This record gives sequence, structure tokens and C-alpha cells, in this order.
Amino acid sequence: MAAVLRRGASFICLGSSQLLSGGCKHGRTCILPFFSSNNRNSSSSSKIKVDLDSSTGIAVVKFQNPPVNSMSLDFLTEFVISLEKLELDKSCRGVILTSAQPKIFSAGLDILEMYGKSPEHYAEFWKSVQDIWLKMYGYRKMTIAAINGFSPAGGCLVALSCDYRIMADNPRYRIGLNETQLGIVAPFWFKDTMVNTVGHRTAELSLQFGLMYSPSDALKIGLVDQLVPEENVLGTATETMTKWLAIPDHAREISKSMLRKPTVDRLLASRDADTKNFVNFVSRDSIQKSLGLYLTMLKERKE
Ligand SMILES: CCCCC/C=C\CCCC/C=C/C(=O)SCCNC(=O)CCNC(=O)[C@H](O)C(C)(C)COP(=O)(O)OP(=O)(O)OC[C@H]1O[C@@H](n2cnc3c(N)ncnc32)[C@H](O)[C@@H]1OP(=O)(O)O
Repeated sequence: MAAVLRRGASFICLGSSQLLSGGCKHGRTCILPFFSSNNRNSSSSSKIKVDLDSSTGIAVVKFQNPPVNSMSLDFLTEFVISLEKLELDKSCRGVILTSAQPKIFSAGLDILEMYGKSPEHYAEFWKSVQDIWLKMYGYRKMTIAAINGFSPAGGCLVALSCDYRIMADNPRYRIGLNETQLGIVAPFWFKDTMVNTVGHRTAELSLQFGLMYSPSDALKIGLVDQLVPEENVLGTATETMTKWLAIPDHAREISKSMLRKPTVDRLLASRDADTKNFVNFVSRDSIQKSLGLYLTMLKERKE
């Protein structure tokens, strides 16, 4: 039985029951939107903060999973629920993704979810990674990534899945699909997303070397669309979204679907095989060893 708390106009539901929200179907703790009296609807689960301005139709979704916004199973579950709710909300026309953490957009998939766990856990985790990509790449509403920090691997994939990317022009930041540097392999749908954005030859170099690009190099290869001073990232994203929203929604949405559906369909046609492939791959001793060494390297860097 779920514990349901009512706090003013907001509901919080805890547990696996779905008494109040279609969004709680994943059986995890979730918090329903808090409706205020003005045009802003905010909701804040533990890892994702949503702020929807229904007068403009623009929602800002902030990652708040310290220290580095790594995408754990819980993070991905909350993220997909938030996007589902916004997709169903008629007052929302566009979504900006950004980070509440300084200097980091997202450190990518949580490596601890792929290290030292059971095959069942790997399968559950991988399905949630597939879910977020399928949701984002096929998202009906306009999406902008406001990339205000480092964005390796899964963080880069999330940005690539948006319709437009604005990055902070800070030469210390990096973005890219660096999987091979960890001794792992970006699956075919990560690769497809990269190829669709930067072209085949650049993707060949990028994926094989596991290249991480500075903002100016990322702009050169078309991995991001625009660089702005760090303090202007969210403001520019909001202005840009307003321009895109001048296009009639149905026309933009159908155009996006024509371009992206074949890529989405490739994964939909082979989800189970892709999951099995991931579980077999990540369970190998050699891959576990690589991930263990990488985690140690991350820790030792600080000492
Ligand atoms: C053909 C078959 C194919 C089948 C498929 C097979 C394989 C699947 C591939 C799966 C695709 C994988 C995608 C991914 O996203 S893998 C993750 C890649 N991410 C990274 O490489 C980023 C690693 N992190 C960093 O580079 C840095 O942390 C940073 C983001 C630049 C931030 O640096 P800094 O501010 O200095 O923070 P720290 O390094 O000190 O980190 C703070 C703590 O956070 C831990 N951490 C960092 N990143 C991760 C992560 N991704 N997952 C889990 N934990 C992470 C770090 O260890 C620190 O922990 P501590 O405080 O306990 O020491």
C-alpha cells in the first residue's frame, strides 16, 4: 500500500501503488507536481527538478544528482517519468535540459550500475537506458540541451538526443562519446545518434578514439550548435526555444519524426537482443576488470 501525503496542493506518493499518478507506474518513489497559483508548475523529485512556465510553454528540467549527475537506475527512472508527464501536458511545448550541478552537465551512465552486479540488475539498468533514449530521441516536443559543464558518454548521448545544443564556452569542459577509453563500446544506437549529428567519418574517428572535445572543437564538428558564455547558457536556451516555438508544433513534430523514426525503429526492433548483448558484454571478466580500473583511476586522480 502506498503512503500518500498531501502537502497543500501537492501530492507525494511513496511506494509501488499508483493511486495518484500515471507517472508512478515504475514502482519507485515519485513526487507529483506542485501547482502554484501563478503560471509556473514546479516539481522536484530527488534527482530531477522540473519548472514549467505555462505562459511560455517552456519547461526547464534540471539534473540534480550530486556530485556529478551520474545516471543511476533511480535517476533514469525519475528522468523518464518527468519527460512522460511533460509530453502529456498540453501547456508544455518545449523542454530545456540542464544541470543544477556546477561544472557538470552529466558524467554519463553510473558506472557503479554496471560493475559487480547481477545479470538481472544489468538487464534492468540497460532497459532504463534504452527507455530514456527512446523517449528523448522520439520526443514529440522541442528539446534543447543547455550544456553547462562536462558531458561524457551517456551525458553526451542525452545532449545529442535533443533538437539543439548550446554549450558553455569554457575551454576546460569536454563533451564526447568516450566509451572506448573505459574499455567499453558505445552500442549501435549511441553510434547512430552520433552519425546522424556529425556524419559518418567524424563519428568513425570520434567513437574509435573515444574523443572528448573542447567546446570550440565540438562546435567545429557540429556536435554542439552554439557556444555562449557560461552565465548565458540557460537564458540563450530560453530565447532559442522561443524562436523554435514560432514554428507550428505539428509541422515541426512530423518533420522530426520523419528524420528520426528509422533510427528509433532500429532499436525497437531489437531491444531484447540489445539487452542480452549488453548483459553478456558487461558481465565479462575483462570488462569488469576495465571498469574496476577506471573507477580506481577516477578515485586516485583526486589524491
Ligand atoms: C558490441 C556490444 C556493445 C554492447 C554494449 C556494451 C557496453 C555498454 C556501453 C555503455 C555505454 C556507457 C556510457 C557511459 O556513460 S559510461 C560513463 C562514462 N563517464 C565517464 O567516463 C566520466 C567519468 N567521470 C569523470 O570524468 C569526472 O568525474 C568528471 C565528470 C569530469 C567530473 O570530475 P570531478 O568534478 O573532478 O569529479 P570526480 O572525478 O572527483 O568525481 C566525483 C565522484 O563521482 C564519481 N563518478 C564520476 N563519474 C562517475 C560515473 N560515470 N559513474 C559513477 N561514479 C562516477 C567519482 O568516482 C567520484 O567518486 P568518489 O567521490 O567516491 O571518489
